[in-house]
Amino acid sequence: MSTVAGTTEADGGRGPEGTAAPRAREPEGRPAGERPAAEQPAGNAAEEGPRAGGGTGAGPSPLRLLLSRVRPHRGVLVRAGLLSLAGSVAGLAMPLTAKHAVDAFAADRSPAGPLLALTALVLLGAVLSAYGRYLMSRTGEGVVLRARDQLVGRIMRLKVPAVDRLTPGDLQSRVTSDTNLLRTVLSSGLVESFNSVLMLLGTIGFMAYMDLTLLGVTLVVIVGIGAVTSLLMPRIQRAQLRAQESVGAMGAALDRVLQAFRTVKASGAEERETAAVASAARHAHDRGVSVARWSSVSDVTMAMSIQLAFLAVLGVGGARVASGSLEISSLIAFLLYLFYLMGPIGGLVEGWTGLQSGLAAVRRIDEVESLPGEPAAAPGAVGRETPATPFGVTFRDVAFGYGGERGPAHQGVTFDVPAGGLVALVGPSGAGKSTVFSLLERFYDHDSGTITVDGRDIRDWPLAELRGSLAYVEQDAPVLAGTLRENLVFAAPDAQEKALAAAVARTRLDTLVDRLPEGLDTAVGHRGVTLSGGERQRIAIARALLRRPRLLLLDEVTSQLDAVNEQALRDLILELAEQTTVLVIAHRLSTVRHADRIVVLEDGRVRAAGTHEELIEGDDLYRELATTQLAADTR
Ligand SMILES: Nc1ncnc2c1ncn2[C@@H]1O[C@H](COP(=O)(O)OP(=O)(O)OP(=O)(O)O)[C@@H](O)[C@H]1O
Repeated sequence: MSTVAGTTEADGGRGPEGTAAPRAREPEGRPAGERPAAEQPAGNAAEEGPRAGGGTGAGPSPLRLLLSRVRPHRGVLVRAGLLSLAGSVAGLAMPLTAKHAVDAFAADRSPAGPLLALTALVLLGAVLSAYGRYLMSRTGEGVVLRARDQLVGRIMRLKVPAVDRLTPGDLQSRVTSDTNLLRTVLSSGLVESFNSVLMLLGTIGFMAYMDLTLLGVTLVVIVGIGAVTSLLMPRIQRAQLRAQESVGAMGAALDRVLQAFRTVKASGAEERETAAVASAARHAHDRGVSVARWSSVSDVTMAMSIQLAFLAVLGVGGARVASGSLEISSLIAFLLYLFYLMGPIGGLVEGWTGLQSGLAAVRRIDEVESLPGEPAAAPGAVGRETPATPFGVTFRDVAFGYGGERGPAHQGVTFDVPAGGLVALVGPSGAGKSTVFSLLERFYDHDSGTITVDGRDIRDWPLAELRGSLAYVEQDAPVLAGTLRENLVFAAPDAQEKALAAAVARTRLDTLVDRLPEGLDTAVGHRGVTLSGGERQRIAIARALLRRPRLLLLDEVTSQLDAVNEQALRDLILELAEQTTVLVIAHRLSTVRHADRIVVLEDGRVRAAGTHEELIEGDDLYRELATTQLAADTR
């Protein structure tokens, strides 16, 4: 037996400091276990660290990020803006036409000419405007689609620790509602604002043509009130961001319940959880009300500024008409233009609000996009017809911690897995067994020590190639929504029908396939047939087999199987170990007693390694685990 005494001694010297201290020096905000791209060794050059210039911190401003999303569409947006502007311009001529009509009536002439010309202008404007709006909406849809594609692609490539920090509900709200807001910012934020500015200038031009004094009075009132209103803008901006954040938090609260729906019911916790989601909803409501409060104040103030300007113009203009220095028709036209100002000013306020919600959305989208990512996903289509040479694995003095309060999960772990054959990891709960698999799949990067796979440092492996050579059956054996066939070929989409049938037979899934109404094409998982834990485990194993891996990682794959299926799977594992390397984690020692080598982990350290007989003889913990289990099995 080879008890790994040296490992324990080495740990003693390093202890928790060996791992915890360097982690404490990690810059704030960087999740544990991640190193910036600059610190990555050459083999990892393809991996992405936090994207330079994320939306948070020192990166480009949200406005620049927003404009960069819109830039590819600027040609069509300008066209759309000009078309809808053309529609509005017809309106600008109306007060002037009204003046000419009044003058014509006063001089006993027919106003038919100007009225007909205006009617034609209005009809043409309506057609152009409708087409402009359609173009704008279509472009908006394109921007949203692109943003969603990009964001979902990014999420798929995020590193596991980055995803650990986000909740699915919050992520969903970023993919669905935040990207949706980009459409609003495009139409009301950019195009409407652009139109409003042009309309504003046009209206002011016509007003200047009518009377400069009255224009001066108007501008003093409106600009004065506008300056006061602008003080509210930062408040609205903050309220908008908080409102969007609280929608994400509400999604996260709901997600928590849905993830553990049966447990919630079985625990009689429906009311408590309903209250928790309701509280998040109330929070979102309060923040929505806060946005509404400040926005309505700013909207009303702008409307009020026009009304006050109207009164001032009426007073000054009336006096000038009385003194004979202004025609009554000019005063009427001026007052009409004054009300026309409402449109572009309202458009600017709306555009500004739309821009703020768009900026908040861009900030939230960019937060996800600037999280550390991996290179492109591993190719799924492995499906080799013949297994390639098996991989050996070594762990040398490996230290790793997930971060947080809990301390290191591995403290100087050292063991060997020879190429080909069966090696088992055993030990009490929390000893660090599953962490070995997470490090081998490089879901996390170890902090120190060396891991080699097939003789090559794991950090030097191109990630896609490494993962493409492994197959990993998780403890929970999740089944994806889809058909049974889709689930089986998930990791090897090009697998042949013959290989699929063989994997089904080897994992004793054929009885399940016969029982299902549409056989392999029956929908399973969410909204499909509900499967038992044992069936899910066997599906996960068949999926792994189809991949024909060079290293097969099995985490607790027999825990939910009945005695017959467990025996069959044990035989299958031994058979597989003749073709490839199988590393298995099992609490049930019956699964591992025939392993070529068993590694006993405890508190993140390897305490012993050897065959079943050697460990029964020489390791107290293993003997205790074996005896307790034997007693439980015979009870
Ligand atoms: N994603 C994670 N984030 C933070 N801590 C984690 C994470 N996964 C595991 N841990 C912690 O790391 C330690 C080792 O966990 P690991 O899952 O490797 O143990 P294990 O031996 O496989 O346990 P079990 O037999 O119960 O599955 C535990 O203290 C665990 O709580």
